[in-house]
Amino acid sequence: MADDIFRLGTRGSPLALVQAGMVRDALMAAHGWAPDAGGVEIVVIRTTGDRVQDRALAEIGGKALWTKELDRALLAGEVDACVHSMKDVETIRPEAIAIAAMLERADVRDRLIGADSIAALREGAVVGTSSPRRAAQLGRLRPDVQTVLFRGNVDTRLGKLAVGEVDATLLAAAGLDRLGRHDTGVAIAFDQMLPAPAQGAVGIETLADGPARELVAAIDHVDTHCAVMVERALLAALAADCHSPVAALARVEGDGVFLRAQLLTERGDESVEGELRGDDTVGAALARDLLARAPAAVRRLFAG
Ligand SMILES: NCc1[nH]cc(CCC(=O)O)c1CC(=O)O
Repeated sequence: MADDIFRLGTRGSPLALVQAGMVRDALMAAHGWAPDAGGVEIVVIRTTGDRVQDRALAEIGGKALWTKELDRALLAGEVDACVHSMKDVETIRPEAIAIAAMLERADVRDRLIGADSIAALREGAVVGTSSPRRAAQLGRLRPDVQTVLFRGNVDTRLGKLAVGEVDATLLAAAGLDRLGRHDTGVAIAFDQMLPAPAQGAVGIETLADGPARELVAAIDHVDTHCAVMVERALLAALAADCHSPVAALARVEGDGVFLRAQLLTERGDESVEGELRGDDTVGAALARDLLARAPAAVRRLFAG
């Protein structure tokens, strides 16, 4: 660390800044760093994902667009750690980079904004989302509903909804809550809409070798870390990418983990779901089971 200042890299969106602030506060508390003695400096790094707003992420290069510039700064020693929404972090990471810690997971559910429930959406409603998972799950529950591409940060999306570009949208409760929008939208039960793998979890990456890793590990929430790694193992075993409509939620229970997952076709007309209880190998095991039972149209999307 240069000059006893711990430099924390982050994207510059309002949500990213709130999350980076949470990590800064946790680090300061864990290590007793005083606010006036160097402490933690937040370094904002603009990513390609922030710059390109008019196309679906899957179309222009996937989740790496959220991390590439942050990875570069970390590898170059310009920052000591980077903060990410784990949902946006690719399954396969550079070998020199380690997920050193995760904060305690927030509400994992999605919230619907613009209607009181999925059933209450008007016939033929237009719902804005750029998540293949949400579009597929919505199509499965409501084949009459149309989804349209919807990007931009949370405020941008809520603005588009407010001017009537769409009838409704779906956003992660975790992001809304962290932005102080506790009353925005209605939560969808997770047995109706299983969340994205890693939804609601904030992760902190450091170099795999170096002093920052251990400093950051001090704020790790072990159960969150374990659950999210199991969900990521499922993604890896599925060879899923950000085009793949996949939902998963793991929970640590006693000394084991309980994992639920769902794979769908793009419009959700076919799907397969399952659950498995066990140790940290359940991600790969459930992936194998789902692929074996999946209708051909689903399996095709997960061929890697
Ligand atoms: N893909 C964008 C993204 N990445 C993380 C969150 C919300 C916070 C989280 O899930 O941890 C969001 C917005 C959303 O899906 O509503």
